[in-house]
Amino acid sequence: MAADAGFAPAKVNLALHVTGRRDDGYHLLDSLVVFAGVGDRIDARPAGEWSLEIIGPFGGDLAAAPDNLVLRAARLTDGPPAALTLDKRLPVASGIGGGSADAAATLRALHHMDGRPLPTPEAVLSLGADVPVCLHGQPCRMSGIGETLSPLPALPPLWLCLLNSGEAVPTPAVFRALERRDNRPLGTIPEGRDAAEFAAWLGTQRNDLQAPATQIAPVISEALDALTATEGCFLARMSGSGATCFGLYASDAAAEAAANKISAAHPDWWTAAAPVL
Ligand SMILES: C[C@](O)(CO)[C@H](O)COP(=O)(O)OP(=O)(O)OC[C@H]1O[C@@H](n2ccc(N)nc2=O)[C@H](O)[C@@H]1O
Ligand SMILES: Nc1ncnc2c1ncn2[C@@H]1O[C@H](COP(=O)(O)OP(=O)(O)OP(=O)(O)O)[C@@H](O)[C@H]1O
Repeated sequence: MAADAGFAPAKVNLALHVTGRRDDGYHLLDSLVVFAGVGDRIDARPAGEWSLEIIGPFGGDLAAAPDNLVLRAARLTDGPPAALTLDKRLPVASGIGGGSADAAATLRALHHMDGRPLPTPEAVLSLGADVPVCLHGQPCRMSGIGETLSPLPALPPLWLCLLNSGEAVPTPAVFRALERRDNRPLGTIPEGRDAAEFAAWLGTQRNDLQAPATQIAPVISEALDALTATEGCFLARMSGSGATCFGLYASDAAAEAAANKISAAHPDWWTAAAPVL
């Protein structure tokens, strides 16, 4: 892990059930979370003062301002300043935890740089509900508002085709548009199944944010249809609060072929084929 401390993998909610709402307005979730072998990258080097440089294909969509999650995460740590570089490869505000993944990778990169302690789970939750799971970095079941993480049975090898049309969908607007907030939790997660059987079970679960996100960004339906039409796609679903959607496959070749097919038809859409880590 140490050599790859700065890797900020995309977070994918294979299922996401909204089961309630707290008095402060945050929603209670029950989600099966995995990470993909595609992501942003944080580099940290000792320096006389804090700085942040942003590069990469989506770097232009973000400012290196003090409220960038990279700098907010860095300020939670107890240690000397560093020069930070964010290589932004994931689309911004897209339901795959880009900002949360960057925050977690910043904490890991600074810890790797000089051994400063990682902040507590309570402290990182203040950066965003997805930051604890991104710091954990392992497939897990996530509940509460994002702070309760429990281990999963081993999953079969799976590959993803990730797809984003470029429309940013703000998370608060999607939660506001939810019709029901008291949905059933996840069912029992099956053990020892192959990819097809696991995906068939996953198909009986949901992303409760998919319908409200699709109302805000109807292109999500088009993305799901495009994934469903690819060969070997077991399941097509939206991740998080959208708009990124994923297709699930049993091989690297099938996920790659899906990404190639979709990017030929929609050259302006972001696509990536990647393993579930
Ligand atoms: C939808 C998920 O992506 C699922 O993994 C996450 O719960 C969202 O995590 P995040 O982007 O880190 O969210 P935050 O930055 O903490 O919250 C953004 C906004 O989403 C809403 N929000 C978020 C998480 C949660 N459990 N309930 C909520 O109602 C709140 O309106 C909040 O103001
Ligand atoms: N380093 C960063 N990367 C991405 N977004 C950032 C970053 N810092 C601040 N932000 C802000 O955070 C907001 C959410 O971006 P992010 O990419 O984390 O959303 P998301 O993919 O929908 O996350 P989630 O799946 O956790 O809901 C954006 O509006 C963006 O302006």
